[in-house]
Amino acid sequence: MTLNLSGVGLTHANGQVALRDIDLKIAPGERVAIIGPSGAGKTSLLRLLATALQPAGGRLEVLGADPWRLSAAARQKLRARIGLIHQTPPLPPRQRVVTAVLAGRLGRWSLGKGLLNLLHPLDSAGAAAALARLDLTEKLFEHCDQLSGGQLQRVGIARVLYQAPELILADEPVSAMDPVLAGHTLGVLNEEAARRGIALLASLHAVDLALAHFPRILGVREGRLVFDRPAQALTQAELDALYANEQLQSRPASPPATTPHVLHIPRC
Ligand SMILES: Nc1ncnc2c1ncn2[C@@H]1O[C@H](COP(=O)(O)OP(=O)(O)OP(=O)(O)O)[C@@H](O)[C@H]1O
Repeated sequence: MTLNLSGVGLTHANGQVALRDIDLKIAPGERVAIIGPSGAGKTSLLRLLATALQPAGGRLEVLGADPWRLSAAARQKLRARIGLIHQTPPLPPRQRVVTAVLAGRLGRWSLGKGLLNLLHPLDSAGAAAALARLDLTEKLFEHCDQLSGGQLQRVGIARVLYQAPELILADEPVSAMDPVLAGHTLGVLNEEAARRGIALLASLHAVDLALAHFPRILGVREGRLVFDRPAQALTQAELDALYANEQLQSRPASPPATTPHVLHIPRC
């Protein structure tokens, strides 16, 4: 199993309980979307799986190991096998795109090689090839602060493609992209996971994208896994219940909409 969780909970440092009693198994090659309302716990779950956060209880196995029983050095090695895509990639503004992409392999390089790469990109062709898959080759030598939000997200994804990890975790990876680009980019990520036989987990607010690109869907609400279903089996009632917002519904009615409500897929 790539991921194996049993009764896992997570409490943030301020005492906020973010995840409760999560049972989940994900096999190599599975492609899974995580959906759910704002504050449900999607990012917390991905950070827990990336071993950035420690569970408060339960059993957690990532790529065959319990990360929190490993030494700090071994945990660092485990992290180098996981590709984490952030909604807003934490890239230094003045860093060149080529360097940012090549940093995907920093965890596997010696300190010397990593430093050398900062001074002179060691594999520009490799970085260009990763960017080409996302139609961004022309930005290879630009600085990260010269890019749009959607372009930055694609740099973060190219970095993980270059890393070639054994598991990809993506937190809202296409939130800053237009619908066509978002669809293309999710296609690239899915193709990468399928071709290499690795698991891909992505949180998405756009339920239509989740259903179109991922065979398996996890619904998270108030820190709990409320469903774990094949995309094709999901019902409108399950989606409505996942996104039901009692607080908003109890407010005074909003002015009448000028356009009829035609979208049945919830978006946040
Ligand atoms: N670093 C943190 N410290 C304390 N509480 C946090 C922290 N990060 C998240 N939380 C809380 O944990 C809960 C889950 O948050 P999380 O960010 O995982 O939700 P989410 O489903 O990703 O939301 P969104 O879709 O809005 O990004 C929320 O109640 C949130 O306020």
